[in-house]
Amino acid sequence: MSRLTLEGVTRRFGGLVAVDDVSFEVPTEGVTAVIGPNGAGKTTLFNLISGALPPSAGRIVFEGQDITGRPPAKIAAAGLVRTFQLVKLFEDLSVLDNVKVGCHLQGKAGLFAALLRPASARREEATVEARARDMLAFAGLSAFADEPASGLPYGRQRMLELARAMAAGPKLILLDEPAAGLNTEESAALARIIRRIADEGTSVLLIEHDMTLVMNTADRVVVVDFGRKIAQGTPAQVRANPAVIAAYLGTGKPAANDAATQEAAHG
Ligand SMILES: Nc1ncnc2c1ncn2[C@@H]1O[C@H](COP(=O)(O)OP(=O)(O)OP(=O)(O)O)[C@@H](O)[C@H]1O
Repeated sequence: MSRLTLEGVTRRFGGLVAVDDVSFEVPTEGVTAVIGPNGAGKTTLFNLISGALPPSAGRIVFEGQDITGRPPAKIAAAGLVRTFQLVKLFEDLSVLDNVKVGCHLQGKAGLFAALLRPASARREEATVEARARDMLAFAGLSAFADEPASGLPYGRQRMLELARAMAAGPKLILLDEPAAGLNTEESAALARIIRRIADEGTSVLLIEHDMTLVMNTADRVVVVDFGRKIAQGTPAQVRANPAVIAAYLGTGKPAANDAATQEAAHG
């Protein structure tokens, strides 16, 4: 079954076609990766899906509903959340409070209810606290719950961003280069967390330059180049696809094996 469907999605910036007639489906199960050389249009694609930018043409359907051009908050409330290429945390808040902010995305009690503190809002607060602590445990951050987010080392800040996004209980999570800046060990831990997120029923769509992570986590891969989709399939299929190899060769680097593909993807 399809969680997300893109039909002929296009985005122009003046004369530049950053995303050009792209169609693909993100199935409910598993991890889907979007790869492509620098400037291929991956981040623009995420901006279109999450509502940060309206498409110039095409349709985006999430859970059977047309979400094309809807505001980002509405799309997030429907269960489609994203993380960013650069970490965006509330630095002055504690690690736990950062995750609670994510939980409130799915909370029912509005501002007035929370201010008046009727029983339902208090119950919700307790649920939020419990869920936030669960998410911290999930991301291996329980020991840092009361520390300011700004005090965490970079790798843990990325995990915190992931925990916060998951706290909203999303049906689909968009991860923009989650392994950027992580060392090998952190990257391996991230791969395990991504697999677990998918196994627990949240569909994952990720942009990633780290080919080891893509090969280890993705069930299917969509390849874009100059805004167009040039291939899709299993990681092994796309790696052997001549159009994909040519796209990476076009950046002046070889793509004949794992290490070389990773090199090329870094462009
Ligand atoms: N707001 C904008 N205005 C004008 N051009 C833009 C804008 N955003 C992106 N572009 C252009 O669209 C193209 C695709 O950019 P995009 O950032 O989506 O690529 P990418 O695949 O995410 O690249 P990278 O891997 O380097 O992050 C690039 O040529 C970029 O310069």
